Amino acid sequence: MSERPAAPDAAQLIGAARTMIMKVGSSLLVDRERRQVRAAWLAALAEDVAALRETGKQVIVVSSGAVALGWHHLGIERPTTLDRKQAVAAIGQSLVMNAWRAAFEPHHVAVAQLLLTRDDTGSDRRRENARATLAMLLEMGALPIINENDSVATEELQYGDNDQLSALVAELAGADALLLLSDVDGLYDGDPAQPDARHIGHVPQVTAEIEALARQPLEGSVGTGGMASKLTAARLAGERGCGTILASGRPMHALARLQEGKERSTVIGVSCDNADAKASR
Ligand SMILES: Nc1ncnc2c1ncn2[C@@H]1O[C@H](COP(=O)(O)OP(=O)(O)O)[C@@H](O)[C@H]1O
Ligand SMILES: N[C@@H](CCC(=O)OP(=O)(O)O)C(=O)O
Repeated sequence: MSERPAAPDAAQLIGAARTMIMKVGSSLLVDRERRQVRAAWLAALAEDVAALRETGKQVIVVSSGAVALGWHHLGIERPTTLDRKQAVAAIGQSLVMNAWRAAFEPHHVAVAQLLLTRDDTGSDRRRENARATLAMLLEMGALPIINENDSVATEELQYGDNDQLSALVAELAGADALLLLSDVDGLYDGDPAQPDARHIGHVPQVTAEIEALARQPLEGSVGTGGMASKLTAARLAGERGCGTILASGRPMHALARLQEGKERSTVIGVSCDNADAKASR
């Protein structure tokens, strides 16, 4: 009887990738109680990213947090209308970049801010410009930190959330791995807060059945889009040959722990054969 190939895991996918997009959600970057950046946690993540870059891999970060940091900074109620979100994002975005800059300073890595709207990936000319700038930044050894340009993105120009923006950036950069770090360690077949929900380690392809597992975001969560948008992003990335990892960024050194196989995650859009072939390249 032939042995069934092992399901691909996060360590394998990261190990085989040449270019990885790492998305950090608001719920990770921002401490809701203290209403500020989780600086010690971010410093540990930056150490992991710096170490990964040292192995010759290219890393691009997509970071949320502008809206959450903006409203926390002002000490106001969470904005619900687009115009209020746009205004607080303008305040929060400088705090987002400041946090990343401080985290990478000890590693002598220059961070570069790129703010994109749907227009930038919708038009050929602007997409080529964004692609060329990203390539140049990577060549210069800088670390691109991308967010949606919330302050100018009206409904028609919005990606909606950074999960889908990450998938578009993966396409722009020709990335082979998309790591979506969130507050949950992957996809569950039910409400992850319930003890009977089962963790799903490998999803070869995002089908309608898989999409139906995504539940509505919880009331009061700082994130946008919830699991549904992560699955859409994984599907988009998969269509372009880029595998996705859904993982929790909660632990200190979350990235290093994933690379060491110490954390569970959900790997999407990579078949067993595909993972074997990539790993042996
Ligand atoms: N089937 C599911 N499996 C895992 N998490 C789910 C599922 N359905 C909904 N979720 C929710 O998705 C949330 C993550 O999305 P979100 O809050 O937008 O995070 P982020 O800010 O990191 O983008 C989790 O906290 C979890 O409650
Ligand atoms: N561009 C927005 C992020 C929107 C978003 O996707 O948030 P999240 O679900 O926390 O990744 C911001 O910076 O606040």
